[in-house]
Amino acid sequence: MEKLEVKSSTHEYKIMIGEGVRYTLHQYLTKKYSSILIITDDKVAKLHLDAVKESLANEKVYVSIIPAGEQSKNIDVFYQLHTDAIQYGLDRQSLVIALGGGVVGDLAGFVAATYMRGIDFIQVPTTILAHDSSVGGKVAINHELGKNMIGNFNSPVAVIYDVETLSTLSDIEIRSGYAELVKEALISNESTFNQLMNIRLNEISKDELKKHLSFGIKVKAKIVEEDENESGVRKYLNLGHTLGHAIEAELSYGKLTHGEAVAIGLLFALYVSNKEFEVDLPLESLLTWFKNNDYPLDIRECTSKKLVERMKSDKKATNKKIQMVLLEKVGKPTVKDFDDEVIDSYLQSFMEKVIR
Ligand SMILES: NC(=O)c1ccc[n+]([C@@H]2O[C@H](COP(=O)([O-])OP(=O)(O)OC[C@H]3O[C@@H](n4cnc5c(N)ncnc54)[C@H](O)[C@@H]3O)[C@@H](O)[C@H]2O)c1
Ligand SMILES: O=C(O)C(=O)C[C@@H](O)[C@H](O)[C@H](O)COP(=O)(O)O
Ligand SMILES: [Zn+2]
Repeated sequence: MEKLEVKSSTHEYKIMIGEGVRYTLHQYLTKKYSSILIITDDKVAKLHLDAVKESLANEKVYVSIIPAGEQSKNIDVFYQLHTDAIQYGLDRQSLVIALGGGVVGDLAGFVAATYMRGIDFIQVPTTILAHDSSVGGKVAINHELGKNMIGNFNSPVAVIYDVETLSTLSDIEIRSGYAELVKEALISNESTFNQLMNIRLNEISKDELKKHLSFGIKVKAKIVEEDENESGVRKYLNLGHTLGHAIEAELSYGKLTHGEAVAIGLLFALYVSNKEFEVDLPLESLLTWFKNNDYPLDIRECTSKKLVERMKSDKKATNKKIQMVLLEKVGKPTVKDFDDEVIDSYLQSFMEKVIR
């Protein structure tokens, strides 16, 4: 079992990473709660809800199950979860447990942040991608016009990561999660990036996976401790997301997974970095790695004009200037503002020449 600690502006919380920790969840309740609401999705409920409920056998537990997938991260599901919480009689001494991937984590975390102006919540991530979403306290729902547009910073009181749950993930979800791990390597560590470029996702061992998750969580934890509210270095965690989020919204959420959209965004960030800084980042190696691991790279149904419009309302933008995270070299991220026309021209040539 690996134990890490993260300091947020309001409290310090533990991240427990290990096999079978979902069976001992009760040990990590930091106080006696009046009741507990487990929020999960219908896929995860079938696989992992019983174990979590068993471990909370001595608590007053309620469950709300949402439909699996990105489209649930919306205002209607958010409102329904508040209705559930009121009807179950949750009070200010209640706890929310987010059992699932990043969708459940972001949504349940935002419900916890807003219910009666805020109650405690615990993240119990069940996807590879959620090594990223469960740490750092960004909680949100999507708006039709933009990804994660309605949200807050609200750190969990604990993160209980049972890596055993990851054995039921589909290939799509494995590749989605690895896109964020590649991102973390690109912004921090060239040798980890090179190691990742030498693996095949359908051949990863459990030990390799644990090593990668631990790496990703440490990168994330260090950054969010330094800049929780994203006024500086936290922006680096958004590498690949300016375009990635635009693609997700343009495709009405769920056609590509978050990680798949970020993967395309990472390629674009490397492409623009090469042009802007006249450097030779490993764009070709990354493209080959994505192709070898079956990442979908076809976004022909999106036009560069519409994507640029979406990028202008990204959260990093000020006065509609598009801000992108770029790399001067692997491990050296930076941010740069652009006029629309420049990004439009880069995006057109990227779509024609790189991912065609
Ligand atoms: N808050 C943050 O810092 C942050 C960081 C990264 C991503 N995100 C958000 O996270 C979301 C993506 O998260 P995700 O990829 O985990 O998506 P997800 O929660 O939709 O999970 C992906 C799919 O895997 C299924 N699943 C979950 N656990 C499973 C398991 N153990 N076995 C089998 N199937 C399982 C789910 O039911 C779903 O169908 C996006 O909304 C993204 O914006 C947030
Ligand atoms: O934690 C962060 O900060 C990140 O940027 C991590 C991203 O992987 C994540 O997708 C995040 O939700 C994006 O944040 P947003 O502020 O651009 O919505
Ligand atoms: Zn992300």
